Amino acid sequence: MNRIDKKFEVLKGEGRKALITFITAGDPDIETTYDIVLAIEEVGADIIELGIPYSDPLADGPTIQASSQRALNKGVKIPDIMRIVEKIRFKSDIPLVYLVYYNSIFKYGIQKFLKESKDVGIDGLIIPDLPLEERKDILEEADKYGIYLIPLVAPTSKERIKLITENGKGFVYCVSITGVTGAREDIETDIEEYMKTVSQYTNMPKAIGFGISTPEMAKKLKDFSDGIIVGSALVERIAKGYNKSEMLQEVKSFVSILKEVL
Ligand SMILES: O=P(O)(O)OC[C@@H](O)[C@@H](O)c1c[nH]c2ccccc12
Repeated sequence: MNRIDKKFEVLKGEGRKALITFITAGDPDIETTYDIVLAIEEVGADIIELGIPYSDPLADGPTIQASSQRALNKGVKIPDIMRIVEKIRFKSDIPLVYLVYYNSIFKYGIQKFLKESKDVGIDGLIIPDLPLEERKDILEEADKYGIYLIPLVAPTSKERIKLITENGKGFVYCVSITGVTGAREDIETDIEEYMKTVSQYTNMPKAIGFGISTPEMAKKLKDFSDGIIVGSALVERIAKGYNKSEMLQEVKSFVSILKEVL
């Protein structure tokens, strides 16, 4: 059984919602990514998205763009990330998902990328720019390796939700707004209505992401979903310029207050 399914099953039994956190692999450096993963797992992160740094991250706002750029400036490449995931797996069984732009996979080689991902212990992929039309190729390969392709839907997807989620696995990533990633003070979408629509088309667990920056927001949204995704607000804390142990402390306290409300 895939670690993602197992996680949602356990949480359901406990009557809790998943805390899904995003960090960019290699920001501030690849060894620190290892420390951050273990630190946030310790305080309650349920699933971790590892962003593969990319030079043209069109779905990302300034915070994650800058984070991606810092990792690229460090020279972080896919093999370094694979190596660190392999190292994490000696210590941790937390579900790990790559957030990766299609072009990165394509350039690396679809087959090679999926095989290595499987070998090191990746459970799923979120590919924000994968056109529905090209999904078939990658889906077949991913299935072969038991790696889940996590579908992304947006408030504008409407009846396309059925098509988008059809072969998806793990959970449905419900993008809260039309726009890019980034911490916000408010989400204007009628989330209740939106999530009802998504539920009409799929029985998969549903997680809401984009713009969630505080425990208050997470608390407000959790009743409509099976999980909450937080990226930029966490990346901001990693980037604040503390020394490493202060940064890990800050990140842990933020993740633990998020977890408390879920
Ligand atoms: O940063 P936010 O607004 O908290 O949103 C989550 C997000 O960071 C993460 O899931 C993500 C990072 N880059 C993406 C690109 C597309 C979709 C999702 C993502």
